[in-house]
Amino acid sequence: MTAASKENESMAKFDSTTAPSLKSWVESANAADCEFPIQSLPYGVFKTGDSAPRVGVAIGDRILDLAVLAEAGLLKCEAGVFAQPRLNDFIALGRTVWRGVREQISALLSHENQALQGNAGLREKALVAQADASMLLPVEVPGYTDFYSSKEHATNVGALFRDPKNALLPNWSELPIGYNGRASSVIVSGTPVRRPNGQIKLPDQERPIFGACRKLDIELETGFIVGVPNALGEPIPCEEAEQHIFGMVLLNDWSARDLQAWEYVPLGPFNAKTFATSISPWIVTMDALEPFRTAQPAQSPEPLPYLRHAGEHAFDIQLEALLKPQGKAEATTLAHTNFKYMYWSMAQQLAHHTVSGCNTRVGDLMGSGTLSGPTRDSLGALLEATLNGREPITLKTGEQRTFIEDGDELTLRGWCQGAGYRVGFGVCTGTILPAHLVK
Ligand SMILES: O=C(O)/C=C/C(=O)CC(=O)CC(=O)O
Ligand SMILES: [Ca+2]
Ligand SMILES: [Mg+2]
Repeated sequence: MTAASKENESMAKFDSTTAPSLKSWVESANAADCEFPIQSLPYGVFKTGDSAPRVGVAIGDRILDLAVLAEAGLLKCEAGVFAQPRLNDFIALGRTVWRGVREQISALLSHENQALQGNAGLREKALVAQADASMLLPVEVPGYTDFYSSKEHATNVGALFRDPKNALLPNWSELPIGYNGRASSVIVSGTPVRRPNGQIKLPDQERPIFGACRKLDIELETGFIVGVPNALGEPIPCEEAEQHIFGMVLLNDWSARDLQAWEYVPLGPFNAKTFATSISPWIVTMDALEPFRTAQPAQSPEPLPYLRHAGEHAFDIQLEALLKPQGKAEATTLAHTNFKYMYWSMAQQLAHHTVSGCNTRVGDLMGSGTLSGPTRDSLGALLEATLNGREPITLKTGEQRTFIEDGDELTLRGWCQGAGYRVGFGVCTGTILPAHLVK
C-alpha cells in the first residue's frame, strides 16, 4: 500500500463530524483531556432544579439542551422528541435522523458558526453547566441481556467456579453465551446500590444460610443500546447488525459472588445479578466511535456462517475500574483494560440473540460481558483479581480488599484516545449501602 492510499484509508475513518481538527466555540471542549469534545456529542437526559427532564448532548463542561434548541427553531427534528424524560422516541426515528441531528449539532457548535454562538440570550438558555444538572437514566430499557464474550474472563471464572483444567466450556468458542438479565433494576450512574441478602452456602454446612452477601463484586463492562428493532421471527443478519445499534454506555453488572456460586446451577445467574446494573448517563453513538474501529481477536474455530462478518468489528476503548473507600479522597485503580479484547463482537452478539427469531425493542440494553484483558492488572472483576478472595488487593490508602465493603464507591471510566482529543464515556459510579438487617 502506498503512503497516499494509506493516508486515504485513514481519512476514510473520519467524516465531517469526527475530523480531529474540529474545534468548538465552547472552549472547555477543546482541551486535550476533555471527555466531551465536539467529535463526541453523546446523548443523555438531564434536569436542573425543578425543571422537566429533557434530552441534551455533552460538550466540554456543558450540556447543550436540545429541547431549547428545537423550540427556538435551530435544530430540525420531529416535534417534541427532545422534551422527553427518555431518549427512546428520538432513537426510534432511525439512523438517517440520528445522522442528520448529529450533523446539525456539530455545525452549531463548531468554531466559526454564529447561529447559537452569536445569540447571547439563547446561548445562555441552551448551555447548562454539567455541575448544575442531574443526569437521569437515558433510555427506558425494555429488555436487558448480558453476554459473556471476553475469553480471558470466561477462562478465569471457569477455573474459579468449575474446573481449572477445562475452564472454557466447548460451547463458548461456538456462540456468544449470554443470559437474560433484569431490565427493571438498570439504574443510572450515581444511584446507590444496596448490598443484597440471599442464600449463601458455606462449605462446612450442609444447608445454606440466609444473610447479607459477603462477596460483593463489580463487572467492568460496556453495553450497547438497540436503536433499530427487529420484528418477532425476523433475525438480524450479522453483516447488518451494527446498523441496529444506536450507541454504547459503560455498564457495571454488580454481582453477589456467594449467592451466584450456590444458585447458578443449572440455569445461570439469578438473584446474584438482579439487584442492580449501573450504566453511564451518556450514550456515545456509533458515529462518534467509528474512527476507533479496529480488528477483534482472531476467531478459531471459524464461526458458523450466521455469525460471520467481514471487516473490523471491535473498537479501541480504554476502560478502567476504580475503588474509593468511604471518607477517603484517593481512589485506587483496580483494572485497566480495553474493549478491543472482546472475542465476540457486538454484531455477533445481536445476530446470535435474534437468530431464534427473538425480537428486540428500541432501548434494549446488551451488556458485553466482563471485559478482562490478558494481564494481571486488566481483570474486570474482583473475583478474578483476588482469586475469589484468596489474594487481597492493597489499596493506595493502605486498606485491603478481597470484595467490596459498605461505603465503597466504585467507578468505571472509558475513553477512546484520538490525535489531540479523546472521546470519553464519562463515569459510571455507585456507592454501596449496607444490606437490610435480617430478622
Ligand atoms: O461462568 C460463570 O458461571 C459466571 C460468569 C459471570 O458471572 C459473568 C457474567 O455475568 C457474564 C459476564 O459478565 O461476562
Ligand atoms: Ca456480567
Ligand atoms: Mg446486573
